[in-house]
Amino acid sequence: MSRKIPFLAELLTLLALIAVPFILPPLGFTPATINRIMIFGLVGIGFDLLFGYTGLLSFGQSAFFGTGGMFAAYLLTQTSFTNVVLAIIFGTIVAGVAGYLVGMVALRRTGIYFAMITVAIAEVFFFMEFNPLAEYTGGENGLPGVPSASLGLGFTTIQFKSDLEQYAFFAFWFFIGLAIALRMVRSPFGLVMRAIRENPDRALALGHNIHRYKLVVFIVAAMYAGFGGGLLAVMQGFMPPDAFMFATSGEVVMMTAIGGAGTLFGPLLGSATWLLLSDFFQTVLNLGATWKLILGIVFVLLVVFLRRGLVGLFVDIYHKLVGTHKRTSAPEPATAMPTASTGALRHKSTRNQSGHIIEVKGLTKHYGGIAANSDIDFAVNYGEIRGIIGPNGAGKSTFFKMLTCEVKPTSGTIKFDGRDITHMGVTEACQIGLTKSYQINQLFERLTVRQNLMISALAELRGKFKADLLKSMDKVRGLTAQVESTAALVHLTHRLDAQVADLAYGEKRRLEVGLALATSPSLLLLDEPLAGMSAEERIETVALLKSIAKGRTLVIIDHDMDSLFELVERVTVLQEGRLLVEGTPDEIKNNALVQEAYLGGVHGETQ
Ligand SMILES: Nc1ncnc2c1ncn2[C@@H]1O[C@H](COP(=O)(O)OP(=O)(O)OP(=O)(O)O)[C@@H](O)[C@H]1O
Repeated sequence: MSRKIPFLAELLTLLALIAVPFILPPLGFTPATINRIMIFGLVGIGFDLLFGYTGLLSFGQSAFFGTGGMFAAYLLTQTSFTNVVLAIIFGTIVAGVAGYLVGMVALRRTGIYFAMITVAIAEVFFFMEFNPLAEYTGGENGLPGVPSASLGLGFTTIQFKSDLEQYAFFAFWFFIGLAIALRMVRSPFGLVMRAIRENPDRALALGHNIHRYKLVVFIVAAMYAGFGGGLLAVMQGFMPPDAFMFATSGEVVMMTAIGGAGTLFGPLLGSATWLLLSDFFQTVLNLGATWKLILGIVFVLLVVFLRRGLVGLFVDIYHKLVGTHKRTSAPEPATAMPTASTGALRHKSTRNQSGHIIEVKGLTKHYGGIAANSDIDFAVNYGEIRGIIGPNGAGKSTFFKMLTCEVKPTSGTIKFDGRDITHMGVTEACQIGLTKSYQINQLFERLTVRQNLMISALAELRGKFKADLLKSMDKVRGLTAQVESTAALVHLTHRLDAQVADLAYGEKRRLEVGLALATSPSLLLLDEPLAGMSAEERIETVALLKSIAKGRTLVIIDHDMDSLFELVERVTVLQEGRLLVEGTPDEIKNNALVQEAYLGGVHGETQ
């Protein structure tokens, strides 16, 4: 891996911001447009953290933009408060509080329902500003008379009045906002944000309390919008009521889409393109009302043909020029797998060391009229390797889902390491040392193998939630060791920097097991770890499972009986949701009931 220059992005941004007043005006940008680009670029950074990094599409940014701006403008025009920067900061805090309250409601739902709630909330704020709160907000007149910013240095006061001074003020705050956001996306918190975007259910199952992460990002995005609102009031000397309009939210979404979501620089490029084009169509081409139509068509074309936005386009051009590819796609070496080293790979300590690590009584799950599991009694000892078999539809996966607390049982109890976990959530279960690898891979596809393993390890090392938004990843103690020893164990050391989407199927299956392992479980459930593998991959994976099993308790579901019987000490057979029989592999192979179940079932694989 090539060594990266620290703070390169910040340095280049600083240079670009210094160059802007010399480059953009000759290209037709007015001072007001340049300042608006800075403001929308900043609001867009907050939105990008929410949408581009965390996958939450919100149309509610206008509510916070208006709230922050209106609060600052109110302080500066209706009270004796005169400190402009402090007023903007107070507006930002109020926007953050509004973000907290809205987030508590909106984040109860996901996807399109979340987006629709934010639309409704933007409309509610717009109505509030115009009607019940008109006395404070000026209603349709807004709040005029907002002073320009100044900086008191004791012996003198700098006024930000001229075009260049105003630009310096806005560019400074844009830079601060960008530097904070860059730090945030490089932090452990930032990696969990991407995990939520890629696969929220897996992030939850790996032990992250994703609701709290989402809420914090929602508040941060609201604060960026609120700060931008305050800057707008200062720039215009007036807080316009239309800041609250839904169109403002729409513009932020469109600017980010044009520039490229998940890049932080995209919103700035997008706002520059959007604002320049709208100026150009209105003032240079004098298109009248048609400018919106033309701009709409340009937007559609840009989004359709530049799927990763302008930033994506520039990155592609850069890679073409220097002859590199963004993705690493090194082929898997045919031989010489690195030797698995379990040295640094820990597992959570248990309260007890002997007896049953897991004990299930009367476990039942009904889906409507279907009894997926009925009255199952089951127990596994500490350090045991147990196999579970059964024909298709026997209820094996449902049983695992209940054991890991992913699905609530209809009745029955589950005890893990001496405590009742029947009503526990999947996140908490993982945090106390119980997790599973999935039958169908549940990976973070657009991230690298290293990032995938880090996401897992972070849940173990930091707990289910930590607001370490500005912490450097290097400061998380034990992270590198945990990631590297897991990668060695699942034979993926040579693929650590490959994107998961580029992995071969067998590699993905091993990473699936690696994700579960990196949480350091004391009881690991493996749901069909050999599914879909070639004969060669199976041999390799069985060897891998043997090395994982040392010092750990495993329960493995698989249809490949030969491999499974080679691995496990005892086997539990399920049929039609019920426990059919339990015994050693030899007893199970020769059991007439089992043979009948399989001959009557789909596989007939016991021979
Ligand atoms: N979410 C669900 N909603 C309704 N029915 C379900 C649901 N999940 C499982 N079932 C039903 O419960 C029964 C058991 O399914 P389950 O997936 O647990 O079986 P399995 O033994 O894991 O099967 P396979 O070996 O094919 O993976 C099936 O009849 C299935 O259709």
